[in-house]
Amino acid sequence: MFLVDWFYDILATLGIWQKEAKILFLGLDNAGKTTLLQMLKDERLVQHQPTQQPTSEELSIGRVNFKAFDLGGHRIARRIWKDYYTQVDAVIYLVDASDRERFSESKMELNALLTEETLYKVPFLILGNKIDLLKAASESDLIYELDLMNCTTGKGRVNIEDDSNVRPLEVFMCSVVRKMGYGEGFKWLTQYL
Ligand SMILES: Nc1nc2c(ncn2[C@@H]2O[C@H](COP(=O)(O)OP(=O)(O)OP(=O)(O)O)[C@@H](O)[C@H]2O)c(=O)[nH]1
Ligand SMILES: [Mg+2]
Repeated sequence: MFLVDWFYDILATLGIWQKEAKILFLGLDNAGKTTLLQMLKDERLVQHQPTQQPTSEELSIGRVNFKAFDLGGHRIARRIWKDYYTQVDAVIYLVDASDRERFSESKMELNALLTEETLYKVPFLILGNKIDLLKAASESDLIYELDLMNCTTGKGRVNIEDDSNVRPLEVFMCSVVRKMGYGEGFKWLTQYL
């Protein structure tokens, strides 16, 4: 396995084994989408205004070139999420794990995405962000609150048959400001891209 990874890494470096992926960053306002995207882009922690206009960034992680769309999460901004659903390779859905009052609102939006026909079978990486805050929910709490007990597909290398109806979905807890947790999430996600 190590040799195989090493081989692909070399090919990726040479630009031979690259994949293009369109990724949507979704989640309620204040979840941390823009902060994460900027962190991935240039390792910088920047304080952002709430996103009003959709923006996109190109970044590459390993052998995958991402075109990431950062869509605002406030109520009015959510109305245009659907304009971006075609040919999506993955959705990264952020939840502020410290904001328990909004879990049900977040669950509702997530559920709408999961039942959206155009996103059928699209892998979902769900990030429970802000675990640096004391009041942050635990992973199992969050899975329960978002009603995902029967949806997660496992964190290891999971083989999902092409013809199966299973959608890869996992929850990873993270803290963007502490630069922790999301790396594992991305690693998990890239196996499905
Ligand atoms: N404590 C803590 N705060 C965070 C973390 N990640 C983001 N934040 C803060 O959360 C707030 C919202 O972050 P944004 O990245 O602007 O949120 P967003 O999801 O882009 O919000 P919209 O653009 O309104 O949809 C900011 O004040 C961030 O600094 C984290 O890991 N821990
Ligand atoms: Mg934003």
